[in-house]
Amino acid sequence: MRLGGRVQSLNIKSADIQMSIYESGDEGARLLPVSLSEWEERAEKKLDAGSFGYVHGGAGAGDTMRANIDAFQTYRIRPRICMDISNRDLSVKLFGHKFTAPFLFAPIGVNSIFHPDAELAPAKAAAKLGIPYILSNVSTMDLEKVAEVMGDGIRWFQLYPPRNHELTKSFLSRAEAAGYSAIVVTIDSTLLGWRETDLRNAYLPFLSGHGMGNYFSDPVFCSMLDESPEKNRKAAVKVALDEGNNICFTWKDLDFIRQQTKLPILLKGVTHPDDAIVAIEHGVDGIIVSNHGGRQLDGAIGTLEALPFICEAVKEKVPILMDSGIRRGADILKAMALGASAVLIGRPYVYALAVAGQMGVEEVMKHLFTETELQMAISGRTSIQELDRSLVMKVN
Ligand SMILES: Cc1cc2nc3c(=O)[nH]c(=O)nc-3n(C[C@H](O)[C@H](O)[C@H](O)COP(=O)(O)O)c2cc1C
Ligand SMILES: CCCCCCC(=O)C(=O)O
Repeated sequence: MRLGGRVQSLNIKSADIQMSIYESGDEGARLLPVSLSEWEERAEKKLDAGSFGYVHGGAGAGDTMRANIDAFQTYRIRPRICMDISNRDLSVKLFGHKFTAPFLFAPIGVNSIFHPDAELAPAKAAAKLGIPYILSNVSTMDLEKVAEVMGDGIRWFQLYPPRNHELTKSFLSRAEAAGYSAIVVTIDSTLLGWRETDLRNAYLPFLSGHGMGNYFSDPVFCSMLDESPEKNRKAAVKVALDEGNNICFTWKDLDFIRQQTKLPILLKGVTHPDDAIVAIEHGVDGIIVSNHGGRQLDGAIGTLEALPFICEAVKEKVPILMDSGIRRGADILKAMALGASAVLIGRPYVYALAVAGQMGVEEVMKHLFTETELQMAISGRTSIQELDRSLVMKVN
């Protein structure tokens, strides 16, 4: 099996990727999936019910999770023809860094329930491909270890803001020291949504110690415990869950975070235009339109439905990123056309991680890159800057 043999990192060429897949037929049928649904099926076979249910599930009846996907069907692309599409560029620049493509790895915690390499696998894939990696605060691997394997790969740190401000300061200064170049503050999950699959499976990964790397390696966190995490893991997990996500969080706490770091701050979990405006007044440098992949507030608006209203309110004052439901190149084009500066990829890379570790993650991201580049070109555009509102039409 040959996989992306001629593909150079940071110099991905869609034609090379397509050809490497066609040529892999020399050795019989391809062993790795091409389509996302097949990665998902294989992940389901490989993982135990609890771990698969954790990534696959949403909140409540799953209405918002479906709305995220369905929203992409309410827009259609209107291609232009007879354009010279020989030179194509999918790169974007954000906060002073150039990315290979207009997407990033969404922060996904507790990766050790999917693969023993946990966050190290997607982090290495990200660095290799020139795609930024957003490390979750509830990662199994601590943030310094992830930084080490990424070399100079672009990395951002996602913070669930702790109740204790000293702990917040400690996470932020560790992230700065380890070369993370932006902070993502996630604000839609101060309480865990009603996740019926996980409730049925009686499954919460943190209880068995997954996702505690950043907490257990933090000196301020350890000073809050009666005993070290090694001595009493159960007690340490309980403190991390109690302290780890500030249910009393208000804009004042965001001001506190703003004062602690000079790094760009992006607020993740915004779906209301009024919140986007207030967030900018409180000094954020970017907005991430997200409903957490439909895992939190069931019945909430799909993010592609929310995006145009937020862009209209923000008036290009700061970049707007979005996630939830991005599965294909067409989805990425539609989000960019409606005003996103970049999108975050969530579940798709987790399924590939579960099936084939770092190699799987690279495959999925390269396929997404290729599909996006081809789609952009076939719709008569050659760069991300050309993806404006005229590219799409609302159809229902
Ligand atoms: C298993 C899992 C774990 C997640 N962990 C985090 C996290 O630690 N921090 C965070 O901000 N978002 C987290 N998210 C939400 C993602 O960052 C992202 O918003 C969501 O996956 C996008 O939806 P999609 O997967 O349907 O594309 C998680 C999502 C999943 C599926
Ligand atoms: C108390 C918040 C924990 C969030 C856990 C990770 C996550 O974001 C998710 O499962 O979704």
